[in-house]
Amino acid sequence: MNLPIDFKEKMLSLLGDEANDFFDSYTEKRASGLRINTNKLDANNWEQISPFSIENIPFVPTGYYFNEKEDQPGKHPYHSAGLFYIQEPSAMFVGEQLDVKAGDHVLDLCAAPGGKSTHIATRIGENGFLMSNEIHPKRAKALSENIERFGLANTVVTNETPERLSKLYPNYFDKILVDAPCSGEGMFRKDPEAMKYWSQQHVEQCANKQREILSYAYKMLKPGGTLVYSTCTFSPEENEQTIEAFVQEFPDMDIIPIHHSHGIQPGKIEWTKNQLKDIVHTARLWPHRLRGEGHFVAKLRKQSRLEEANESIQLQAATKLSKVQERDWNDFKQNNLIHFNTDGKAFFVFKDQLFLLPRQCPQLKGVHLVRAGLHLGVFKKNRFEPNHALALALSIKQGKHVHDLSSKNEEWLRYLRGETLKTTGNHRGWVLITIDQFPLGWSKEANGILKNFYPKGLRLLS
Ligand SMILES: C[S@@+](CC[C@H](N)C(=O)[O-])C[C@H]1O[C@@H](n2cnc3c(N)ncnc32)[C@H](O)[C@@H]1O
Repeated sequence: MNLPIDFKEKMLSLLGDEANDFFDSYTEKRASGLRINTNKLDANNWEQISPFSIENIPFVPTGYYFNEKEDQPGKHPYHSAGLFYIQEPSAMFVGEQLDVKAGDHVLDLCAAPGGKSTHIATRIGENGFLMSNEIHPKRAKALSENIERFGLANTVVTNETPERLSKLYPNYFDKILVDAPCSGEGMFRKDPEAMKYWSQQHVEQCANKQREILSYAYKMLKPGGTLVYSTCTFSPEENEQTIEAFVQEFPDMDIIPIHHSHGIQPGKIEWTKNQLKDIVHTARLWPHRLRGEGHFVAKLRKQSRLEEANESIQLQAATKLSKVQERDWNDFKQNNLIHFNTDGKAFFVFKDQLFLLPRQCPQLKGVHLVRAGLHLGVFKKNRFEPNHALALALSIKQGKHVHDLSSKNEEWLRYLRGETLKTTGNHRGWVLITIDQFPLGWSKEANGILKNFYPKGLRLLS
């Protein structure tokens, strides 16, 4: 691999004796990983049913290496059913560090395509709230699709600038992740095109942008709250020095120790401008020291103050359904769902689309929304049609009428291609299609035929 010359020289001067091992890692095979969706299954279940040859990732309990030459997990129906997310192994370490717990209010500020959001959202439970934000509209759409695929009901997807959000949610979030845009030096092996954009000037531009984003994140973090900052690049300017500048600007931010094991290294004091000692608490994942492309991770806490967290942000008010809407939704629910609990959650109607907001969802007025929680479906004339997102958020036990496909039988391929299926049943109406008991989408049965409602944009072409 022809690394940019200036990059090579810079890494040589930074790494000294270690530089050759670092350069050699670019000639080795890249490690591929997947992380399971713990809302759908646990590690034991997964290890029993995994159709791929997998190996545990030592620094992520729910992460596995797979062999790209042998398996293509992205083409398996378990992927379409949201059982796992294909994610670069060292990137998985980031989600682990935010220490989210059930009920937390979390902001993922730079979230697309959703690797870390899908990780965090499965940890905060039914009562937690995740705002998954992406500044670029196209990337926000891809993010929203991954949130849907994972069946997440506690997440709102937004398309905003950090600056605008900081005005709306001061001192609000318990946890914030800034997985910052960066010069991507850890992406060279996966995407050699990324090397074309590398220059020292670009590194410095990224560092400036990161500092700006962090200052907005600071405004939104509750006193006592935790912030995790990460990049997939190696330059000290975007890592140690960005954190150094951040704690200098905001002295009430303390760097919290990250546990270094399995080849994970501390951040380097000598790479800061003023020998910041606490930088050793940050983490560096190097491609020549573990099986992953590389990351930098820092964890910080905002000191508690007498001034309490912002209590003035109200909860998002529910949209009151019209009599007809209420009737159509309730008819659908009664005829098709079992134990689908909406207690304590608010409906949100946008045009004719019905969403179920996460519990404790803050006021969303003025925010550009891409997904207002769980998309339940659409009101049509005198009936309610369920959305694909609802199917993926259910368990098989919640479907009244179910048609289970087997991953051993290629009927699933026909379903994902959008073809009709046959059934011996005599039901008329909505049927939840599952794959080995995991929901995959909707179909509508009439006269022994299952009409396909798998979304057109997701269908397999061959
Ligand atoms: C490293 S990627 C995020 C990856 C994501 N967290 C994941 O795990 O899938 C950084 C993201 O920051 C977004 N971004 C770029 N400029 C930004 C800005 N000025 N403010 C906030 N986000 C920005 C990019 O569009 C990109 O999606």
